[in-house]
Amino acid sequence: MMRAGILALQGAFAEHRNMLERLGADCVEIRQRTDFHENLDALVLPGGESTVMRKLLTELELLEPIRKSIEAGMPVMGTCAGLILLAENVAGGESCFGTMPVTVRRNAYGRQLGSFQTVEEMKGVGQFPMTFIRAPYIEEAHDGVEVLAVTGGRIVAARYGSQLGLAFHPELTDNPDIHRYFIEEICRK
Ligand SMILES: NC(=O)CC[C@H](N)C(=O)O
Repeated sequence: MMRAGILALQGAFAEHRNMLERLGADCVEIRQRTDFHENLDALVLPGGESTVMRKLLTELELLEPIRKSIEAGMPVMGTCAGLILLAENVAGGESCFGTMPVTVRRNAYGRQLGSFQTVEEMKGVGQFPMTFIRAPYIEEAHDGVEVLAVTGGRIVAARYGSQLGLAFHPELTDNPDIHRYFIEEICRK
């Protein structure tokens, strides 16, 4: 059985847990340094507030061990704030793990469009209901990054090897297709 670690310092981690458990994965919530160990098969970085998560990751001395594991190939899915944590460059902000060669822009849709929903095609997944909440988008995807979904001309899903970054929140829908894609296409390959 797959064992996934879910960063549970803040944000929408419980919803990821529910979704992964529905798909048969075993989940461990990562709240402190000792929760993060090498026998995890995958990692999920939830939505929430990236500046708060970054601060806590640093204080709890989780930042470097997680960065090293991602660099060593541990499959990771980052949603919304989680995508910001993965990005190499954060326009107008600081990077955290910096393992995914993309530039993201935070709170990128302006106040009027702070939150919205749309249905869009995602490569490898199909039509998917995307929920955006004060979301970032990927402004630039560098070499080796595969763009998986675009909405309104903006990149909202991308993959770089075993790293999956999403600007929206698949865990807040009832649709498990992206979590299934992560397990089957990224974790099992
Ligand atoms: N829903 C979210 O995860 C929002 C992300 C948040 N705006 C940030 O910058 O971290």
